[in-house]
Amino acid sequence: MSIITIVGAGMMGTALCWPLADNGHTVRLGGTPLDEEIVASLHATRIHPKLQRRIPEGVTVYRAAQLPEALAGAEVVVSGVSSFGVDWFARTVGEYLRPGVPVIAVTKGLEDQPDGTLITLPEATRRRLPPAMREQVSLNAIGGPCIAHELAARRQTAVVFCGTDEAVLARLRQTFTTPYYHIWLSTDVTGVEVCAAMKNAYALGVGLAVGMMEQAGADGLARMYNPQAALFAQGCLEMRRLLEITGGGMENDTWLPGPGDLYVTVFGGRTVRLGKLLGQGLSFAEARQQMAGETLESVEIATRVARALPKLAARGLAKLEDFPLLLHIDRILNHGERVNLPWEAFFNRP
Ligand SMILES: NC(=O)C1=CN([C@@H]2O[C@H](COP(=O)(O)OP(=O)(O)OC[C@H]3O[C@@H](n4cnc5c(N)ncnc54)[C@H](OP(=O)(O)O)[C@@H]3O)[C@@H](O)[C@H]2O)C=CC1
Ligand SMILES: O=C(CO)COP(=O)(O)O
Repeated sequence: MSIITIVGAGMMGTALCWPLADNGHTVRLGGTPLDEEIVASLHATRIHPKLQRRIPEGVTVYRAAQLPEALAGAEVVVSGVSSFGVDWFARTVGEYLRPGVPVIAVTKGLEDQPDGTLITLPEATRRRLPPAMREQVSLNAIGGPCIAHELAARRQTAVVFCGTDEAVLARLRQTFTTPYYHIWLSTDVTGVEVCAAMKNAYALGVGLAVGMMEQAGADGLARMYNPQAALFAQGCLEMRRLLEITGGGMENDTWLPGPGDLYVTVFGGRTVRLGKLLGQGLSFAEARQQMAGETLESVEIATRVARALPKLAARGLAKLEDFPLLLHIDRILNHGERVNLPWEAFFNRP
């Protein structure tokens, strides 16, 4: 049994307490400076306010100020922060990481560089670690369809753990696997991470059609699954095109974090709620206001990749016409456009 420290007491970081506690590990859950209310609630009642569930017996909860204590002697460190917290994690938690202690992150996103190059979050984290740790710490990530509430309910869940060191991945799988948490391994970090990130952008895209259906009325005649299905397929196609650009594999390892996670994300959660509000006719500013305070990875990833694409196109590495759905989403989010899906631009590749 090992000592595992989870940094970030948001929904997904906390949900990992279940498989880890079920496996008999010593689990420490540490809040970020932004998690003070969650930590206070956990200390008072052991109920996580966002998951609305009592955390497993034996999990010890730490405030951000106690992170050095929470990380002392940890044998695995889990990053539960969102993409907005990657910088904080690398710079603050990085001080306490040790060679031989792997890190595994639930965070979904990519980072665009000034020249448009897209890098994975494990790589973005590595670049921000204290120099002495950059090549010493194994940085791994989780992709795949895993809604935090469902993992906390111990529903059958299959995910991909990705990283560059097969021995470390095997050790992580042994640490986390339970009869309900099934782990595939992949060394295709780019492939897994591009899909894990992009499915949030495309779930927002499918959500547009769900919102349009709701706006048309909930009766049987107003059912509109054709548009949703077409957007789902276009999302998968654009993900595949981004894999071609980024050099991620296009084989088995990306089905679960790509189409698999897109499927589950369309059925609930924050991303599809945002897409639905936009599909119902709200502007992004109005929809954002309705969802104030919620983590919206979809907005961040769509914005970052749409910002990168013209730069990649100028370098001859991408074609803008290959990403009509993503670029439409970006115009809605960042340029005040209302939903007006460019159907004729889909599925085309001259
Ligand atoms: N929810 C889910 O079912 C799943 C989520 N994920 C991914 O996991 C990641 C976390 O999501 P989730 O747990 O749902 O989100 P939450 O909003 O519940 O948690 C986000 C975590 O990141 C921290 N954080 C946010 N911004 C910063 C910052 N600037 N500096 C330091 N810490 C910060 C949080 O603090 P605070 O809570 O105060 O914002 C919190 O600990 C995301 O990348 C998401 O896509 C992956 C699989 C499933
Ligand atoms: O990343 C997620 C599921 O994979 C979280 O989904 P939402 O952000 O849409 O809630």
